Amino acid sequence: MAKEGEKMLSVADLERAGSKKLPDSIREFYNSGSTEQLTIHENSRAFSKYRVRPRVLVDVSKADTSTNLFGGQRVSFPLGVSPAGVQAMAHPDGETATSRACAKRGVSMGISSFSNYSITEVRSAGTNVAPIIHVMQLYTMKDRDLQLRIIRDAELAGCTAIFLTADSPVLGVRYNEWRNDFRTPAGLAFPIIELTTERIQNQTHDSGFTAFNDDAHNWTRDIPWLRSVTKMQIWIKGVLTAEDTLLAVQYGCDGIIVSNHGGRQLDGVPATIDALPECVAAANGRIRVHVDGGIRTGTDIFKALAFGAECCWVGRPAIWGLAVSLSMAVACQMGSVHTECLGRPAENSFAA
Ligand SMILES: Cc1cc2nc3c(=O)[nH]c(=O)nc-3n(C[C@H](O)[C@H](O)[C@H](O)COP(=O)(O)O)c2cc1C
Ligand SMILES: O=C(O)C(=O)c1ccccc1
Repeated sequence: MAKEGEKMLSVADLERAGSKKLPDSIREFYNSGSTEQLTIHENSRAFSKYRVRPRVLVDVSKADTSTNLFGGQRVSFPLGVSPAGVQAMAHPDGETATSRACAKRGVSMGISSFSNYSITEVRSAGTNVAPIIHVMQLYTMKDRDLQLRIIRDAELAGCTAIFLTADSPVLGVRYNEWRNDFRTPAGLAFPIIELTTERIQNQTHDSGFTAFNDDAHNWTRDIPWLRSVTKMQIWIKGVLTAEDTLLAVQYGCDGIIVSNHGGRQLDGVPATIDALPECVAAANGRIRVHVDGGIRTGTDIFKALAFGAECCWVGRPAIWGLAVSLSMAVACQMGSVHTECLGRPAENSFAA
């Protein structure tokens, strides 16, 4: 285990160091799963059931981890940073720092609809460093005009694909948010959905989400509509079964992300590494299959690729990276006066 000031060698070190910097309610918001925490724990634990069957005396001197994603764009590694909202609670630079780090490391990034920076700000923070793939995460929103504005902004900014989050008709029940009466801190904006904390001040995370997301969403209504309004690729995020993989094929989607939202939505659903094989089999090469949830080591990635995923994504590790980059002075102010933070530009420690 890394002690204070020691080199950080693993994502587990990053988790400990990053978590320590954050006020309790913010740390719990980021780190927690829903209700009994079954799925969040299962996501990580499930990887340890599988063993790698090694072959030896193989020439690895020219091993190359780079690959093409989304039909031809090069990345240095089959890894991306999943869309995760409200990253400015972990560091004032939030999603722009994550974008810089992803570009620096040549991996892709998902932009959450609940980003604290606009699509253009996030994207240009990355492209100023190096070419980078951004995908835009969308919910099935009640306000279709706003949803369309987000789609147009994503197209203009140069996003490659939409990740339509399909596992969140309602927000998962996270006890920590109720116990802590979690609200986003004053001063934080949500420019993509055209809101500020001040305008949603009377809303808990849960009620804010309910007002925003359409729980009447369904394949027939939403996928053809999306297809009719954009040429960006359409990926369904949150698939865990062969049945839904077949529907994604049927509705002409470009890919799926096998995901349980990092164990934050319906608790008790399978670990993603366990759900992956049936989804890969159902896709049968017709659509692409990515996966996220509990991926913390290189061998986790190896196992996911061995089970047929094309690429892995990670959510919380990037947030811990942001938090680690936070100077202690800024960390002490967090939770109350984010706007006055004197953060140095973040080098997201996850990727930098
Ligand atoms: C703090 C936090 C916020 C998240 N926000 C979103 C979001 O806005 N949209 C979304 O589709 N998924 C969201 N996710 C889920 C991630 O995209 C991803 O599926 C999950 O974090 C992967 O699991 P991991 O954190 O174990 O790597 C969020 C996850 C976390 C931890
Ligand atoms: O917390 C989440 O998992 C999530 O998806 C979300 C939803 C709304 C705002 C921020 C994050």
